[in-house]
Amino acid sequence: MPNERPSVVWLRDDLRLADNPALDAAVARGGPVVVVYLLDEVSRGIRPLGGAVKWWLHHSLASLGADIAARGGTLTLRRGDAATEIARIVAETDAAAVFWNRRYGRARDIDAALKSSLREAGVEAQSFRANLLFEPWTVTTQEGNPYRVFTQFWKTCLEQGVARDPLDAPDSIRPFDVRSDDLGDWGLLPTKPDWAGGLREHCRPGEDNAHERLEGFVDEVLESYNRRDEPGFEATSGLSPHLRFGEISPLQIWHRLHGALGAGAKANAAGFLREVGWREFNWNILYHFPELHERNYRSAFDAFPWADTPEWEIDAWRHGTTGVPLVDAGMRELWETGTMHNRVRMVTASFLIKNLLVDWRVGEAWFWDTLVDADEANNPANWQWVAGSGADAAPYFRVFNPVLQAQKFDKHGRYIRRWVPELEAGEYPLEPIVDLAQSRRDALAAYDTMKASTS
Ligand SMILES: Cc1cc2nc3c(=O)[nH]c(=O)nc-3n(C[C@H](O)[C@H](O)[C@H](O)COP(=O)(O)OP(=O)(O)OC[C@H]3O[C@@H](n4cnc5c(N)ncnc54)[C@H](O)[C@@H]3O)c2cc1C
Repeated sequence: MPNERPSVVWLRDDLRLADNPALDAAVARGGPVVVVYLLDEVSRGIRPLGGAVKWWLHHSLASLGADIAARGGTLTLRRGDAATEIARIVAETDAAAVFWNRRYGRARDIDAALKSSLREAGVEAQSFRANLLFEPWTVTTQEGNPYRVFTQFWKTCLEQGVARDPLDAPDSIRPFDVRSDDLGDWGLLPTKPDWAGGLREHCRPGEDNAHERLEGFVDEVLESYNRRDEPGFEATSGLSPHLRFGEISPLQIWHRLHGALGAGAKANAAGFLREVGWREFNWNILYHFPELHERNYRSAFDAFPWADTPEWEIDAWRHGTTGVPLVDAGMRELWETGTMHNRVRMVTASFLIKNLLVDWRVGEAWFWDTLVDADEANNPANWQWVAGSGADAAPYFRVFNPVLQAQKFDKHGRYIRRWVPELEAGEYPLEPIVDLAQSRRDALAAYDTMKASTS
């Protein structure tokens, strides 16, 4: 019998069966397939997962396990450092091949080392492009350097075009009997206290739900995407956590957006794909600058004179009690639902960084722990964008005024009323924790100090 030695598919942030090149290669090779998810919190270069993301991961794995079982296979769960565990699984199963889809942050060093050691041991090891539309090393300036400006980056991407069609999910997966952890034993769900009630209400992890969301978005919401800046109006896709976990691929989204669309949706398709392009841009930045969540992309900001802001003010920001309605609304939405509207993410981040003069890394860490879409590239890149220290960032002196932002983007107060209901009852503080005008002046003065010290 040919190919009876199994193949291992090592899943990471690609928790899907369709358009999964690594899985496709394993099934095409013939023979049994060991589909593995490895919870690696210990290897060098791995950033420990935040709480909200762990919650999503648990449910996404449960859903994927059921989908694999429906095709005759099993999902094997293991925990530990990747190099040791993958080598152990290969030895236990006498696997002839290991396939995975590429990662682009620091963890790619782990993958490169493993690929070499597997090959040296005579095991086939292959990696694939699955989670980005464009491999970071293929989109460069004419001089071969990474782009620092999004518009030029995205123009080059669009000129390259997207090469292949999405792959179908395999009809069946031949199982292989190998020891697996029990998902419940991993403790990914919060218990004491169980703070995940809001997530259970608002989030629907899993591949099928990702596609349902895409279809619902394309059919009913995309035609209003030009109103994507209004937080009180449903105009965006809500696909970010699905993309974060690879429950849907950007290629599937790309192809759906190039398929049959109504006239209103068609008018907004390029604008929507441009946002998906920002995701590509941020991963491209991370690929070239893997310390993105730790270091300023623009080193001039290393000299920024952050204030010694009292902890209670930062806590007021975290818990939505700053006395600034739009900021409080956003931070409460985040705590309750694990997500926050993009415009409000910018406003709340600007408030922390500029009005409270707190280092962007403090806010990035809070979002990392509380967002269900918290992502190694998008989170730090966007925080650095707001801070002014990132690639193609908003200039530091652009301080979002949360009062004017609310007047412009939440004109009828729908969003604020939803998350700050006590405002109408007159039980909301009259004074914000900082004076917005004075703190803006202080922020600009701090920026001038940084410039003077680096010029
Ligand atoms: C301070 C801050 C932190 C952020 N942290 C994250 C994060 O951890 N993970 C994350 O996915 N996004 C992050 N974003 C970007 C953006 O807010 C979310 O991607 C967006 O709100 C998700 O909602 P959606 O899926 O409905 O977006 P849509 O408008 O429907 O956009 C479609 C997809 O495009 C991508 N996208 C949209 N806007 C951006 C953007 N500004 N940067 C990069 N990709 C984008 C996302 O993958 C999104 O799902 C952050 C933004 C800010 C300002």
